[in-house]
Amino acid sequence: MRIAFVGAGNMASSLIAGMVAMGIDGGRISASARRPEQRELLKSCYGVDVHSSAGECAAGADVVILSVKPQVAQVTCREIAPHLSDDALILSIMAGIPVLNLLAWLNSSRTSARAIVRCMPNTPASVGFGMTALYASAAVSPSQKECAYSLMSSVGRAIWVGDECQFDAVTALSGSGPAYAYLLMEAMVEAGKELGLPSQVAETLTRQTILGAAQLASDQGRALQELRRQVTSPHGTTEAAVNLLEAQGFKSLVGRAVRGAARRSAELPLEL
Ligand SMILES: NC(=O)C1=CN([C@@H]2O[C@H](COP(=O)(O)OP(=O)(O)OC[C@H]3O[C@@H](n4cnc5c(N)ncnc54)[C@H](O)[C@@H]3O)[C@@H](O)[C@H]2O)C=CC1
Ligand SMILES: O=C(O)[C@@H]1CCC=N1
Repeated sequence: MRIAFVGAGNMASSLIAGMVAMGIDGGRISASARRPEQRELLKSCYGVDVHSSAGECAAGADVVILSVKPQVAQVTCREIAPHLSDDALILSIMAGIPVLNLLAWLNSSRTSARAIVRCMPNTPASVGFGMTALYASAAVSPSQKECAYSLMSSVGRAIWVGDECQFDAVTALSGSGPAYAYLLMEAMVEAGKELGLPSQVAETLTRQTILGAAQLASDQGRALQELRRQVTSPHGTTEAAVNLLEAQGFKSLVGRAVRGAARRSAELPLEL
């Protein structure tokens, strides 16, 4: 199976890193990127076959992963359409771009509808801890669904969503989500330093604490509130911090932020 990444920037590189680490041969992967340094990096790190042309990259591939920015989705789809194999499986990781647009830009017709799976991965895929949501369009066969699922499961967890409308919410939660965690960590490091800790110490304490908390939370049998309760001694230190966060509207602020990301995802196709 040949896999082509059309637009190999941050997210595609994370997927390539995760796939190669999981044993997928870099020689079976092709990738297109505009910047020569990025192509050189992908070639030297992962043994990937690199291209400057999106069309050349996609030509003859069994699985084509559309990973350019949404703003250049249309021009890129039109560029690769003549080069695609008839039975190529298209995976789009682009935020906000609906299947209907992709079908039109890829010259898909009622008689030869393209098999398209929308995927929303995230960057922890590079270390095998990704979270990908998938949605299959009508023309995707059961074996193609299996192929998309196993490819994305190779770099973390994957789940199907039954309704494409849910993709804006998925993008806001798990696609963008790693950045929210890093922002929290940045704030914790800053606070640790202000309390007098050396920078290195504040970083180590923060990174390992979030890693440990996430590891505990990965067991869905344990309610998040219960995990929080176990840390929070009555009248203790955690309670002092959590009470302040709640009084200042922490949850509602996060809610507004996540809804803002979902709104932005819904806006993206309107700007094309
Ligand atoms: N960064 C992330 O955490 C995630 C990103 N995504 C989606 O992945 C896509 C890519 O995002 P990033 O990797 O962050 O962006 P990026 O800017 O790092 O990568 C985009 C790549 O596309 C290439 N490119 C640009 N114009 C092109 C064109 N006309 N033809 C061919 N290649 C072209 C660039 O050279 C670059 O290698 C976006 O659609 C985004 O919504 C989805 C999930 C998470
Ligand atoms: O920020 C973005 O638009 C992309 C989609 C999800 C994560 N990064």
